[in-house]
Amino acid sequence: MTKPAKSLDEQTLLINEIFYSVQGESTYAGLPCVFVRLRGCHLRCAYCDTEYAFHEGEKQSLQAIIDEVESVSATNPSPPGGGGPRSGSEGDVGVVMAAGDEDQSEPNSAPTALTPSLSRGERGLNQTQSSCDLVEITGGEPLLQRNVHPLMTALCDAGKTVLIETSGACDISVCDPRVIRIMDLKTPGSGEAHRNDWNNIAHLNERDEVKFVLTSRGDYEWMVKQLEEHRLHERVNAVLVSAVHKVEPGKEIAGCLGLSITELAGWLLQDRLPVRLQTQLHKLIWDPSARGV
Ligand SMILES: Nc1nc2[nH]cc(C(=O)O)c2c(=O)[nH]1
Ligand code: SF4
Ligand SMILES: [Mg+2]
Repeated sequence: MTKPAKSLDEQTLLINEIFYSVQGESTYAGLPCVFVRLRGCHLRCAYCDTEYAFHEGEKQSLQAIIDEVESVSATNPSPPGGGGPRSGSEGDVGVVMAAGDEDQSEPNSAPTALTPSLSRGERGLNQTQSSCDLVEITGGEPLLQRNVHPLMTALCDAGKTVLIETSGACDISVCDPRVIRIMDLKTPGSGEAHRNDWNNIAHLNERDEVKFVLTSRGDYEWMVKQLEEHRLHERVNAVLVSAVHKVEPGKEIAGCLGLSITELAGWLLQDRLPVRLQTQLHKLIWDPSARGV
């Protein structure tokens, strides 16, 4: 006799953080997005910026996660404050909130230069949507926990556009077909290239995206070889390329000096590669070490 399927209340995941922010990467960059960061990763990339997700995080039921995904954007329409502006910036995000202006729902408050005159519903193009319809599942490595699959299916069923950010070291073929997979191919400079699951290439489709994070010219040449060999740009929506932030000699992380984005841009222009150069937008907006943004 087969066991009855477990309910969303009975199934759990180890969650590091859930937050609402501006999507900083991929072709969805710039859009409002809810992030669900899962705990744990079996890789140790030289440049990892989310080591805090390796061991920090609590168990949550899938239903509690879905409820939080619904509530973080609905109850927090203002930009995330946790990180504060990027240090050294003026914090000039264009909209200034005066003290006491936090509650924009008050119907009789007279609009001033500092208070938007339209309500959130009036501003939104989708006026029936009170929460955000773009959700990214990230980590860590989110595919390490098998209950990520019923979570993604439930989010798709609820009408969300679901992105998953994965290292490329786990099988992506088992994801709900509605999920858009943003898959890293780990370069030699990451120290984890031997973990790439090359069977994943055959499962990529025209909605997915492939990402290369480059640490050096050697990584760049390795990427060109993979593009040629696997015709990646013909398989997916976009091939994304970014440079690990360059540091001064002596400040290397695990021997990784990083790569100048200016230098990388020059190579891409020279070689006319069919790839999309990326920065991490959220690290330009907020402090690069801030969490929850
Ligand atoms: N704003 C924002 N955008 C992101 N895109 C991918 C992220 C990740 O950590 O996987 C990320 C993140 O941590 N924050
Ligand atoms: S796969 Fe991602 S989370 Fe894991 S070590 Fe590499 S960069 Fe960090
Ligand atoms: Mg990140």
